[in-house]
Amino acid sequence: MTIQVKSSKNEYPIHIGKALLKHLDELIPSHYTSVFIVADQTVASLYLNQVISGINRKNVHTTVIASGETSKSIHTFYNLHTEAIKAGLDRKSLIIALGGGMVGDLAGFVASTFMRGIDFVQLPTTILAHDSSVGGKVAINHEAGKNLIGNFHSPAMVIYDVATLQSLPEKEIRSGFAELMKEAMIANNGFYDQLLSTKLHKLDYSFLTDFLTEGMRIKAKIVEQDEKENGARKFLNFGHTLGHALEAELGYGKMTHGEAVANGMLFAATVSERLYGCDLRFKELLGWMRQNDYPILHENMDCDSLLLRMKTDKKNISGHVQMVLLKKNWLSCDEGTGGSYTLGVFERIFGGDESEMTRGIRGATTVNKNNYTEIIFHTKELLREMTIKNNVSPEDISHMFISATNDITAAFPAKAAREFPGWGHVPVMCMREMEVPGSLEKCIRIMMVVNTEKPQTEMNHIFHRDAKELRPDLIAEKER
Ligand SMILES: O=C(O)C(=O)C[C@@H](O)[C@H](O)[C@H](O)COP(=O)(O)O
Ligand SMILES: [Zn+2]
Repeated sequence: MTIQVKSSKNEYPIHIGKALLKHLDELIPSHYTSVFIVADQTVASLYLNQVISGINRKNVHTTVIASGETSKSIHTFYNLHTEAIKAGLDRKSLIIALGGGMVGDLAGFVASTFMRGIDFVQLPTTILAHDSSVGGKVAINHEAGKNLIGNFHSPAMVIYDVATLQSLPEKEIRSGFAELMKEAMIANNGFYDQLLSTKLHKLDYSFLTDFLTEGMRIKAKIVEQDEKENGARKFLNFGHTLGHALEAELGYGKMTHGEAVANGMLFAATVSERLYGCDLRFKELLGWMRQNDYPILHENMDCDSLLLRMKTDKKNISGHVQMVLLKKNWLSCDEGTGGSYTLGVFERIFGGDESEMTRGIRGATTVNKNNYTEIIFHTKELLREMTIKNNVSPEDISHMFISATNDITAAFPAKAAREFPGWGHVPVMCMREMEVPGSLEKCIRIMMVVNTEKPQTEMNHIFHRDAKELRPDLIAEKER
């Protein structure tokens, strides 16, 4: 199976199939003056000899680097240049990246800078690398952030021998499937259903090639449309803003790239659902991750420092976090306008579900006359103070009941809530208050039920105007 990808510089094939390493000589053009293979220790011990004999050429040089994300550094990058110079590579030489995403990104970046750029071929050997080997993003990490030093440099070819995927550790399978899941969520087709029903412990390898082909097709289509990430390609960063922050925060290599991205996707999916009211099937995604043993972050995470990391992501503009959210088109969430909202969601997800509960906030006010303007004005005044004093945003409100005494008929007080921006999705219900002889007249009472981690004693109940007489105990308590 071959997929062709058009880039601004070239058109390159992605060959996917079994035992392709044996046919490298037929697949890789013979005009290169020399070949420089970069592999990490783990992959080299498994496949380097096979690749050397598959290429079957004279000027073949090899270099083996330490396994793990820490090799994606300026130090290894420089050493590889030194090795390439010593091996006598020229501008007509070829670099081969044999391995996972780390080797592909690193060797690709060396190829993009060696003598101002030479060809390179990707030989991915992990599931994750189905994603990173396509599209020409090459980079190394800076300690301040992932892939901060990099380039766009399309490969001359991708040769994906799926036989190399048979013995991957579970962590690596999870890592790769997170990126497949990302592509499936972006494509929004039946692929998402298929993946959600896939059990990684019992992975059926006969389906794997089809999954990878589908993932690479989705990716190829996007990068052809937008090679330099000015538009549609941003979709491919779904889950990566928090994902990259997690990788850096925990220390590169502690959590695989895909595992971190999976947590990032959970976060981005829930923010997308809450902001846009779309259904990305967050709960099913979370269930699938739990079932397949993805590490899911919770109370140990320091939300503030993660947010700081997110603020140094290279996609940010003027210090504002740009995070990909899914709706129908990619959208960005600007930290400047959505920061506290976003951080609230973030803490809720990773702060552990158990600590959160719903609590009620009471409020009441009165009107002088049964008149539309007065009802709306005083209800708004009350709602405003209830939300400010309790630091509540509309998305924190589970639901709200508003009662009015029998003498209020000129307007539904709930209308006041609808006039606040962002309150469109807050469920509100108006009702009649019990008629008890001698009770307060022209009174509007509110019960706002909010999701919160605060203890009951910290809820601030608000009583305005004549309604202050309803709960003098609470008012006195706050004044003490
Ligand atoms: O190819 C892309 O575009 C992607 O964003 C794919 C990502 O899965 C991949 O991890 C990529 O290397 C991240 O790029 P970055 O620009 O966010 O560093
Ligand atoms: Zn990625």
